[in-house]
Amino acid sequence: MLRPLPTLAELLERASVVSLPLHTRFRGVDAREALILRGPEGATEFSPFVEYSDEEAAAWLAAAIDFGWVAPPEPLRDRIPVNATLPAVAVDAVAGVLDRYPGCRTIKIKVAERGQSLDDDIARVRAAREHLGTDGRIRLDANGGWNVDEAEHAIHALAEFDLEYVEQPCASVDDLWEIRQRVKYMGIPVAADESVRKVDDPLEVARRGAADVLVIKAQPLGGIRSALDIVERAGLPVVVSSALDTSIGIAMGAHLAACIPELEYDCGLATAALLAADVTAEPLLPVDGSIPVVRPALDESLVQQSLASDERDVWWRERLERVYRVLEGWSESTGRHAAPSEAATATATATATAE
Ligand SMILES: O=C(O)CCC(=O)c1ccccc1C(=O)O
Ligand SMILES: [Mg+2]
Repeated sequence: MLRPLPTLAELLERASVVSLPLHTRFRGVDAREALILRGPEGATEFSPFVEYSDEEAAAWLAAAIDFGWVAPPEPLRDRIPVNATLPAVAVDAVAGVLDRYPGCRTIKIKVAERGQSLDDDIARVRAAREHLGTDGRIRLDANGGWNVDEAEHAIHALAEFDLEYVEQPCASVDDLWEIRQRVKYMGIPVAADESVRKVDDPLEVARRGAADVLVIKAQPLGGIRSALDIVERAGLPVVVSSALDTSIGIAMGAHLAACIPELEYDCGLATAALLAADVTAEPLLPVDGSIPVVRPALDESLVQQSLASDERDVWWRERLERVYRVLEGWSESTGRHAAPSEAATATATATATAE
């Protein structure tokens, strides 16, 4: 795995910046921007959220390079069962969104959205449960939006809808630990996402017993091998999830999920269904509740149709260049470029701010 980075010129030469419109507003955006790279192993994606720092984005670049320039490990399965992802939409939009996820027996529902109330969450979760029926599973994702008391109150109010788990109810690892203790007796597990993705040490939450389940994303964890290493060391069940990537980034996640020995939970990799455009003619959309473990080829005419504005193209290329320099620094200090846990510790650069 110790191999030189492709040169910056090699990356930039093979880059396209796209902006894909969303069917439904998500994380406060109406379009997802991504920088697509063409590597010897196939297309790959660099798409840290625009507000992320260069230091934080370095793991995402390590992941992009790993997927495009190094063959992925041998998959253990050829399809990945996935959940529907329901953004914090109004009740009357719930059925329309869920119909985009054919066959999905699990729904992940965003709650605790800024500007909304617990009543909004209850109404959305109720509508989703009615749409799904009693057999399907419902998990919630608060993105750290509650304090411990608010989380306890909300989980009590939402428990009647039969919850599979609650993802990142509170922002800090301390608060996750506390809420996990408080709801343990209810049999509702707590999952950690930002507490794995946005911290210097992705294993801290597992070591401290602050979560029952880890949400694992390939790009922020430095790529497939680095994420597999974290999964192995954490010793907790995991849910591989997307970062609202294009189908290229989803393919990276699907390959990661395909390498995990035990997948007890449906994975959050159906989010191509939220995009109104994609960069491949074979988008990784759910069919019968799962997506295939494949590397879709870029469709160059679709890429052309979704190219970002010149201004955004320049912004992403400059970002790529700065982040590349950060990654070079990691390689010099650690002798490798694909292990954010070690590299971040070495350079003490990762941030722990809430999403
Ligand atoms: O897990 C899923 O169902 C889809 C992915 C998802 O929710 C997500 C996508 C982009 C950024 C953050 C998140 C998140 O899990 O918080
Ligand atoms: Mg989450």
